Amino acid sequence: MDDLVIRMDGVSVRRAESALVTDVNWSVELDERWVVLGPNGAGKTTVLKLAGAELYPTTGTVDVLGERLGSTNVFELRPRIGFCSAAMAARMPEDELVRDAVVSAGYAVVGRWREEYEDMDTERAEELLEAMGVAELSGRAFGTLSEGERKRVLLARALMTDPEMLLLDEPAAGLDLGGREDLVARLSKLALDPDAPAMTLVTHHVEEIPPGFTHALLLREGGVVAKGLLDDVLTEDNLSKTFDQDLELRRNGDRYFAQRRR
Ligand SMILES: Nc1ncnc2c1ncn2[C@@H]1O[C@H](COP(=O)(O)OP(=O)(O)OP(=O)(O)O)[C@@H](O)[C@H]1O
Repeated sequence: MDDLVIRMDGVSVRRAESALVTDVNWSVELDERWVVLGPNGAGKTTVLKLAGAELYPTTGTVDVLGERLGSTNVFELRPRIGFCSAAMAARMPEDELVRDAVVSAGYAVVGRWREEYEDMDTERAEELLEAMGVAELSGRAFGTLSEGERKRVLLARALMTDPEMLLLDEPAAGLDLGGREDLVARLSKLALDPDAPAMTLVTHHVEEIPPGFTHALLLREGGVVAKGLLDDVLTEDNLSKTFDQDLELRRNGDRYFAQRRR
């Protein structure tokens, strides 16, 4: 139980007449790296928002980092979670300097940083930008960055607080082939680092699963199709059910590729 970073029991989320997710049972341990896979509208973002304490379940229980949603202060919980999404990118002011976009994540955590910590903080932000291969963008305005550059800066921001859990919503969406491959490699390095936080990555594409990811949750129409170890779960049968297509799945080393069977 101690090592559980996410635990969902019988979770449903409803809005008016529609069910966003229904009866989701899912748990994530500290050393696991999960990919949440499914078609548009399957409920992936809803599940990620629950895990990020950004949304409450209508029924069922959600425990995040040992805290039960509904009976904990989410404003204390959220800083322990690194969240990376297109919605977060959209909230970033266009004229925010890249280094400030990263550092500000740390300020939100502590609230009142003393002056002498400022240099240390900026140093950490610069180090994270360096690790993401975008150190030279530090003084640029966020609004001037390309999609791929934004994704890498947001990843650095998500890591700034040294979170206990990292949640990534379609981090490779909108990237060109080179950008996707670069990001997959960086995420793979992170996934293989035993000191990295627990990670959950939402995607539509098996090609975007970074080597080092260990588990998969397959969603369709708000329900769980399959979950468990990546090797057990990522089968042609499960993938075809998830995407409602007759799919052929290939594996090349530690990467996956899928296409419709002719
Ligand atoms: N506030 C809301 N009211 C009604 N329906 C909603 C609401 N928010 C989401 N939905 C619906 O719930 C379903 C699941 O949405 P969600 O964003 O979790 O899916 P997703 O798998 O992340 O999709 P995508 O891959 O397209 O981003 C969708 O059909 C969506 O239209």
